[in-house]
Amino acid sequence: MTAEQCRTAGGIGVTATDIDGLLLITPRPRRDDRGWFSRTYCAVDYAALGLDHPLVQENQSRSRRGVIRGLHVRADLDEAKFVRVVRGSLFDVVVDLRPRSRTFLQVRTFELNDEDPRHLRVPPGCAHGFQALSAEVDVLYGVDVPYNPVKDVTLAWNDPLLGIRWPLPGPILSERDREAPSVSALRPRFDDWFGGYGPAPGSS
Ligand SMILES: Cc1cn([C@H]2C[C@H](O)[C@@H](COP(=O)(O)OP(=O)(O)O[C@H]3O[C@@H](C)C(=O)[C@@H](O)[C@H]3O)O2)c(=O)[nH]c1=O
Repeated sequence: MTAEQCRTAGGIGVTATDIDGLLLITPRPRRDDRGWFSRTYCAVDYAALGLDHPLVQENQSRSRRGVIRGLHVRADLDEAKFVRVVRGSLFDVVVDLRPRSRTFLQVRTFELNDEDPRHLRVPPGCAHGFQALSAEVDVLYGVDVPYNPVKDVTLAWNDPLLGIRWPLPGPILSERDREAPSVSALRPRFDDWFGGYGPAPGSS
């Protein structure tokens, strides 16, 4: 990952990646003899950083070692997701599905854990998934639109086209994720879902 830009507001740092809208968010904890204190979300700081999406829902999942969740994406350009690990460690994956993005179908991976307080902002039009590396992992993720099961799409975690090198063998999966379609099977829908991203075809 190439860090292209870093900015800060309040106690929060944001580093852009080479996938447009995919951000690494680094809270700066205030440490003292008791331990530390950190804002995990602040509407004012986020707005100052250009992240003016109010969170409308926060979710928590617990996964045991080896579990893979994903790859999931909302079938429109409405949802950004803020992901952080509050217990344990995981291997996190983001795939750009926006046909007009210069990083279309590229994969980026991160290790997130409860020691290093990095959060990820996953932009609309990018699929997200992870594999639990520790005995148990608790993930919190906030979204800026309400959940809509009709729009909740899953893509095959093991699609050779993506070539994701998941760290642990024999993953534990939900039935939905086990039966997820390939990228090629869903590709005809991407223009409808994510075609609104980026410059119009033919424009310079
Ligand atoms: C996401 C969600 C799920 N559910 C329900 C649906 C289902 O019965 C149960 C578990 O949902 P899932 O199996 O989809 O959970 P999970 O596989 O953990 O889904 C999550 O995966 C990670 C990778 C993401 O990025 C998230 O956006 C989300 O898609 O909870 C809700 O009621 N509200 C919600 O907001």
